[in-house]
Amino acid sequence: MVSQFAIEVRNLTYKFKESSDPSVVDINLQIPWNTRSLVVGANGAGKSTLLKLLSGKHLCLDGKILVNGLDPFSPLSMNQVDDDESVEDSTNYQTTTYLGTEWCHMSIINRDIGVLELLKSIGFDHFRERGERLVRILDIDVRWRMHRLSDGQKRRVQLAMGLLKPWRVLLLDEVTVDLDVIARARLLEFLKWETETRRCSVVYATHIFDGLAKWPNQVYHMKSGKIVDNLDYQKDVEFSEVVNAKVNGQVAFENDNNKVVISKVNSLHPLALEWLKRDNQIPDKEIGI
Ligand SMILES: Nc1ncnc2c1ncn2[C@@H]1O[C@H](COP(=O)(O)OP(=O)(O)OP(=O)(O)O)[C@@H](O)[C@H]1O
Repeated sequence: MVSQFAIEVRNLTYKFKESSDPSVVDINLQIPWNTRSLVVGANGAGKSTLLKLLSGKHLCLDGKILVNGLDPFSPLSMNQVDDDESVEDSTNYQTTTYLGTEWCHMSIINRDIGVLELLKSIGFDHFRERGERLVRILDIDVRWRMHRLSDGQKRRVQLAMGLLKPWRVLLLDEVTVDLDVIARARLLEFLKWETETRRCSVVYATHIFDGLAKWPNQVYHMKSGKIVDNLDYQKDVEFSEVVNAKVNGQVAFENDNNKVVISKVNSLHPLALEWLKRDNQIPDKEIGI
């Protein structure tokens, strides 16, 4: 049976052995299919710990986690076949893809190896159409050699590798820091399109909010391991036309209709986007503007 939610979490608390306090405290979540969730919080707020728990990298002992209807720590979760898939289809999907900070340090990305060879070694031929789309979106030249690339180019190849096999749930733990504004915008637009065209959902923890104004369905604010704010983006959020609008000194504030009004801010992001768009003749629709 297809699970009702992409992710369901009940009363989840997690403490590292070495710590005296839990890093994640009594979290409850119900994340539907075909959605994009943002997780916002200060350094140490618990975002990575939560995403790793969802990916099955830490064992949840206190509370319940279901991803695609199954405990992510269970081996069953790896080889799951849904009712709407044949066994053959299931080899073409993985339940969860987690792309996080440790994943960024994989050693292969610094080796003297060609990009095409690298992509082929992880199934490029099998996922040809998707692979070619990712190569195009991330503006990768498959003739590149990995050890001669810039950090951002390496990251683009790495993202194409990580996203090659389709997933049901994508957990992105800030892996876009070294992408230029166009590569990031195209990637976000691709993920938006994915969640709109097949059964999947994305949870993205980030500190970079440029270009995200039209992206999420849900925004979670974590503080000291807890979810302290949870906004349904469509229902709860409104943008102000006024630059640096403030109420009680706040640039995001609640109005009389209980909506969070977000002030327009001065940002160089549109300028960088426009310049790089022009440099590479990128059509607006590819970057969601
Ligand atoms: N391996 C670990 N062992 C012990 N404590 C840890 C470990 N990893 C994280 N923590 C602690 O858990 C808390 C939450 O850390 P976490 O990495 O989840 O935060 P974060 O919100 O992702 O922060 P950042 O924005 O800096 O990535 C922090 O207090 C941190 O010190």
